[in-house]
Amino acid sequence: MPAVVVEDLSKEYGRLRAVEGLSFTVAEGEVFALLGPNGAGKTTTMEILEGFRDRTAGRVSVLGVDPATGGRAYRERIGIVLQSAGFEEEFTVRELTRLHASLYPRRYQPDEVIDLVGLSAKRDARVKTLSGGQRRRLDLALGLVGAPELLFLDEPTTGFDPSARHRAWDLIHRLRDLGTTILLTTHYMEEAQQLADRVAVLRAGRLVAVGRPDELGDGGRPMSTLRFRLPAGISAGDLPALAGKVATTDGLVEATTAWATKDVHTLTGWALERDVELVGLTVGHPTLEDVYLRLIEEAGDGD
Ligand SMILES: Nc1ncnc2c1ncn2[C@@H]1O[C@H](COP(=O)(O)OP(=O)(O)OP(=O)(O)O)[C@@H](O)[C@H]1O
Repeated sequence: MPAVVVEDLSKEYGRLRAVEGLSFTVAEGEVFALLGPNGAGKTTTMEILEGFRDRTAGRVSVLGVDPATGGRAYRERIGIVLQSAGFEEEFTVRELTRLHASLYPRRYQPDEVIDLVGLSAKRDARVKTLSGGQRRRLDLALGLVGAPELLFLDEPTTGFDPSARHRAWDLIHRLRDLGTTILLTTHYMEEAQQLADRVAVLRAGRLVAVGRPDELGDGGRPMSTLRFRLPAGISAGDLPALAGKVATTDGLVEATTAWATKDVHTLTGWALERDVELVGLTVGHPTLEDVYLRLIEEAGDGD
């Protein structure tokens, strides 16, 4: 049974359609990332799955439960790391982590969790004295101390310095190894590439694409990136029309395309005809960020 099933989910805030006809599933033990620009509907979707927001239409099942009616028994099985949780400022890190642990029937050792998130040195510090990044790590500790079967991570490393981010990634890998299903949102494509087994790209409340980070493409077609130097005496406007999107920066032409074979054929045919050399021509694998930007841009073409 999948850990999460979302079918034709919609959410309206008054006249605003924040989520529209969204469907996806997440397998047990999978790390699944929701990606999308600001306002795409990621947090709304996460909150509906967490059971903190009602939905307008659609079917949702998480760990075999409808979060809207799962109540406390459901909440004890999930962990939530919010973008900015309100803390009890006077508590110490250890006190607050212990308090949270006591709310859950299954739990990890609070001190071990504090070590895991890299807050050992701040164990006895009051929450109000923590830096922004340290607070985010405490968010993480509180979200996972209840040994959740499914962990929701909303932008888990925003505000982390690079080494803290890498440590958080290690931690998330470890949680996955323990069998925890993880749903995360992030604006860092490298993070999604590092962590997620699969990603879903949302735009304006709709699903644009879903798949493994290295296979994500246009309508299921994987993407490639073509690169070459603009030949001398040729301007970007002289190049033939390609199926992919072309950008020229400082004389370097880059095309992200789901039709690499066709576009290479068009380009080389054009170059041979004009007897120009496409210096440095490569066909490579685009980064998730390249693909993401392309998908978002294309999805916005109808605006
Ligand atoms: N409580 C609310 N009342 C009215 N509109 C809301 C509410 N919460 C969110 N929205 C709107 O719904 C849309 C989706 O918001 P949501 O927070 O789900 O986006 P997001 O993808 O998480 O964005 P971000 O990347 O900025 O966190 C936005 O247009 C937002 O303004």
